Amino acid sequence: MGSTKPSKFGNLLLSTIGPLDCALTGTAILNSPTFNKGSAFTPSERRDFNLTGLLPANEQSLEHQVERAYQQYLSRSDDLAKNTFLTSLKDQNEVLYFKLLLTHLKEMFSVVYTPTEGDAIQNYSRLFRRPEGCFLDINHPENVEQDLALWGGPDDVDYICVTDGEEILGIGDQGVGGILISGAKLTLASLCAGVHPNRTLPVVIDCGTDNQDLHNDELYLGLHQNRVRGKQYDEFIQTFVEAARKLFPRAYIHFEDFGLRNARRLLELYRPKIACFNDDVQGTGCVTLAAIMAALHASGQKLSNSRMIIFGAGSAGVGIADQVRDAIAAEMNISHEKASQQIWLIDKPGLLTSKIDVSDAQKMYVKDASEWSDNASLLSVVKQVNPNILIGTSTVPGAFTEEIVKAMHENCPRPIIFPLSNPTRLHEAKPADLLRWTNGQALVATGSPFDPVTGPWGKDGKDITIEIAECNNSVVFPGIGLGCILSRAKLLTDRMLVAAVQGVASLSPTLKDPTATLLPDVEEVRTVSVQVAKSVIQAAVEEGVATEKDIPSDEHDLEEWIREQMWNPEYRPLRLVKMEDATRAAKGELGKAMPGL
Ligand SMILES: NC(=O)C1=CN([C@@H]2O[C@H](COP(=O)(O)OP(=O)(O)OC[C@H]3O[C@@H](n4cnc5c(N)ncnc54)[C@H](O)[C@@H]3O)[C@@H](O)[C@H]2O)C=CC1
Ligand SMILES: CC(=O)C(=O)O
Ligand SMILES: [Mg+2]
Repeated sequence: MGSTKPSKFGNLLLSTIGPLDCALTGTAILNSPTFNKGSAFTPSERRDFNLTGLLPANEQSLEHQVERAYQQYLSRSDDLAKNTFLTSLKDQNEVLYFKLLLTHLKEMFSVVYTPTEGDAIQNYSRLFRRPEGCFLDINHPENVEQDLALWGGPDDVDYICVTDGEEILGIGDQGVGGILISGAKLTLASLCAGVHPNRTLPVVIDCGTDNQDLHNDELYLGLHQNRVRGKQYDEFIQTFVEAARKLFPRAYIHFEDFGLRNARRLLELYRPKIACFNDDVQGTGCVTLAAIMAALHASGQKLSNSRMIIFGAGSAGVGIADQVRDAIAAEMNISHEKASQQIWLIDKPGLLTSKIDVSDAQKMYVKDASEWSDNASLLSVVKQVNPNILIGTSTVPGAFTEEIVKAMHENCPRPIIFPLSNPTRLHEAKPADLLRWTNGQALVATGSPFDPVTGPWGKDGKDITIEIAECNNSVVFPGIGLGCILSRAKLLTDRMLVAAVQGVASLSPTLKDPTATLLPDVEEVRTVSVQVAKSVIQAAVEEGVATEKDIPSDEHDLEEWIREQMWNPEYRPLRLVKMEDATRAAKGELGKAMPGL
């Protein structure tokens, strides 16, 4: 049953074809999500692994199992119940879980990710059944190394996703429930980019919570204390990073949903030293720039003439500003300072001017206070600046009002408007409204998925349907991670991020058809990830940060080399090994059982 496709490159470390060593038998194997095949165990496997009598007689294919699981999924009454069903399926049979998701990708993406995963996180302490990652307690730095060591040895982990739960998916401080965002991002890394699920490690750093509702909930599973900040926090993060580097020297570290005070600070501290990535800052910046490039292409506008307003100048907003600023600077061959003059940041106090106390990250975008009234509102800035790009990363629903959008449209025939805040209810505007207010002319992308919008904006007033691109960092982070893992990059450089943007932008449907959606559809995620990984690897080689020796230089070979190392949800034949001869992986002893490499 496992893939029989011959390998062009021989035994690549991460290829997952051929038999899998397993020392578990009987109910132990049925209880292992890595080895379990349920009704798909073959007659000989049933004999060899003591499964006869534990399973009904009829051997079923993976496709049959997908069909059965899908029927069960459909019977769940709402999205949160569907999410819970999928979580327990993942605990039972990982291959089936990922195969089901890949088979119904479009339908299920929003159930395992934003917005429904946000609901699951908010209900974490109520829905909890079993742990699915590594929990690190800020009060016990002395345990960090031993807690991480449960997850394997130096060659066992490729990708760590870590959060401290402070700023989750637009729903704020969720404390220890943040473990689910680490898990969800890693699910997407496997689903979209074929990162081996058993070589990933979700981590939550429980440093308390400032969410009073969680303190008041006696079922809350995390530390009932306020967030630790300052020196103790920084030292704990340092302890975590050092232990992770020591135990898993090849692992790439993805920071997710840290609070505004820490996200960029930690990124800037660790970026020059290790291969790490902040998805909210860099991932969002990359995917948004790719969508902007596509929108400019569709409307015949130029980046060099663009004027962009960002509403909500936090981790995501400033991450986008930086990525766009760098692209303007590169295109026009001007300094970052000069390019930043084309970008206006608005936050709670209004336009960020020299009168306002701003963070280091925001400093470059500050405008001269003498040229602006105090606390200039979004509407007044739109009127004064005449932007062609408006981005929302504020979590303020409805902030892009009809008046603001119409004011923008007055001076810009094809306004580019991206309400990116998640979850769906927090978007700065609904796509249908944006299109209605601009007579179908707005170029729209959103942070969470939205249905297509139909309106009388075709030739002679005919109805046309406009697809809404989902501009979410999920388009790009899996491929960036895959590229870093496969090239064993020492660092993730700016040039590698630019390459990732180009990788996504090259696949925008808008390039072929200016009326098409701005970003590739979710169904294309694997193709997108291969393209992104390829671009990232090539840039890593050029930058001299790739430590993998055997990266093919030929473009086609490189693509095949990448694909061969992507994990696919297919059952591999199992080979029984004796417990005394088995690796820790084959014994299923690690935090997650490892693949039989
Ligand atoms: N589509 C995507 O790929 C991504 C979307 N996001 C979404 O973007 C939003 C922001 O996320 P982060 O940047 O991580 O959070 P953050 O907390 O770092 O930033 C939010 C910013 O909005 C500002 N803000 C709040 N109320 C405001 C108001 N009334 N007027 C102007 N500014 C206001 C805050 O002061 C803060 O600076 C969230 O909804 C998040 O889910 C974040 C990352 C990726
Ligand atoms: C998409 C994402 O990373 C966020 O909303 O935080
Ligand atoms: Mg995030």
